[in-house]
Amino acid sequence: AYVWPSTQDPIDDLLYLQSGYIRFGSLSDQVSSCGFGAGSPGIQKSAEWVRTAFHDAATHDAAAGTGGVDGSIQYELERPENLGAALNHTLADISSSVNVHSSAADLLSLALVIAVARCGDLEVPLRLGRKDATEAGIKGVPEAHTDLETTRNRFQIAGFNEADMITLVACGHTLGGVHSVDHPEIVTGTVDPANVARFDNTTDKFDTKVVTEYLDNSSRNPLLRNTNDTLNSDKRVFAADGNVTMNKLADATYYKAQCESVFTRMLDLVPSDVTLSEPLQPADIRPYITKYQLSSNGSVELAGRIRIRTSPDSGRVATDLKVSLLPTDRNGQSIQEITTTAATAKGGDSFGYLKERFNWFEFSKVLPATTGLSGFNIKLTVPSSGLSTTYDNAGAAGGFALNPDITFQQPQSCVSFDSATNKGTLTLTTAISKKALASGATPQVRLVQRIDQPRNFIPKLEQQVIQMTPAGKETAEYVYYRATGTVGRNGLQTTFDVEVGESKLLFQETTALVGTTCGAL
Ligand code: HEM
Repeated sequence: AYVWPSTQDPIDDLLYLQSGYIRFGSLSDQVSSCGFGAGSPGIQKSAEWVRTAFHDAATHDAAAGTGGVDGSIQYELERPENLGAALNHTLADISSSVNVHSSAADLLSLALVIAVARCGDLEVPLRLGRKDATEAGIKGVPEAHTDLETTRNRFQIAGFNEADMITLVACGHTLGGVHSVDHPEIVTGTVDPANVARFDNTTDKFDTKVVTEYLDNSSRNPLLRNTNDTLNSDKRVFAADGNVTMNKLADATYYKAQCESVFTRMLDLVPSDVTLSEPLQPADIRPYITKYQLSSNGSVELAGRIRIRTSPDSGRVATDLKVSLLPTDRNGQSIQEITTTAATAKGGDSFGYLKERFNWFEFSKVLPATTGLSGFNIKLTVPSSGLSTTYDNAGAAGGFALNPDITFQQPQSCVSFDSATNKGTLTLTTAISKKALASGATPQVRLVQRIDQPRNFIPKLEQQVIQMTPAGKETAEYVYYRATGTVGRNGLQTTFDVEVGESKLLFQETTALVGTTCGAL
């Protein structure tokens, strides 16, 4: 069961909150339609994302336990087998979502899942936990001129038999096509970004046309129709078993199920030191804390929203639901219930992958600092039946636990950018309880530096520990501490942890600080 907070939260947001009131559309907006190409001629983002995942996966060695979906593609772009802007585009598309919990490899997998859901309602379970390679892997992605034996062998090493190989190519080549700018030897006509030879006649639909047009000989697929047979890789692959597999794939229901299956297996090709999670499921009940800080008069402010899954199979009806927080003080004693209000802006709900639906219940509360907060449970009541259920974060210690000893003081924190030096300055302010300081530990910030890599959109993530110093203000319970860090332009939006000995405030984001000035303490 889901336990909050989870390292999977950022990817859950990208997958399940694609539209509606609270949305994380930075990835899914880029395939707002299956044919979308960001206004660039000849570009189809959904196709690029599918192709990129394949090119990362294709060099897996099942026996050796190496390669696969490990993000090594970012170091392999110069190879002829990875020709074309698609791979670099995809890395740029996922770049801003890379963080300590979301590897490029997981995000490449997510991109494929979002793309094929958008283009053909495919359901590809997304397991997470991939690690990013730090250097290039082996070569071997098949090219148009690669002979059948070598291609079959490459798929075999990755763990796919001949039927799997045919299926993977038939599922991959239903979107997009071959670009004349990269392959003038394959595409007839002018060499122009807009001149793309499509694999089938429904290029922006994930459907069987690539198969049926091949079987009935109406196909214009450039990897079947080339006058130079050496370049007809699809022709060789599709006919490899005398069309047995292709004949089966002509059935739309079978095709969809097979594509879901081979894509799932393709994304699960990972090096042997990676253990993938169970397939991601949307959290049923999940809090989002938007404010947890000391106010200028020393009291504790808590605000946020509770996300409740209200998809039809949840059995919940958003209009027949009351949600409240049952908080505990810093000593673990229950304190007064915090009520929430159902959000109504933009319908008050959000939607995402597999048409999952969520409703939002918002709260804002000021508590005396002497009471503090160590966490809460969440109570759902159905007014029409009077029944209520309390959720305790799957039994985790403290329920939905908050740290009563460390708050991130967002209003007194800021990020500025100096274009002369091309550097950003991050000023992070926190309030640390005197109780935690009594341990003698020096408060420190563990800041994630997003370091630009040459000719690579994916930043390298490095952690830097910065000692915090007293900021010059204290209240009866807390002392304000401050840290200053220098980051590149790419690091303005990053994450950090605050640590006071064993006490930690994890995975805080700086995104909201960009372009702000630090308020007075
Ligand atoms: C024998 C194996 C394969 C060969 C030789 C091959 C070859 C090619 C070639 C030459 C292109 C044109 C690239 C360009 O001009 O931009 C292409 C595009 C593409 N391939 Fe493959 N491919 C193979 C397998 C696969 C597989 C297994 C998948 C997915 C699972 C896949 C997905 C795609 C997609 C989606 C495109 C279109 C990209 C776009 O429109 O930007 N390919 N492939």
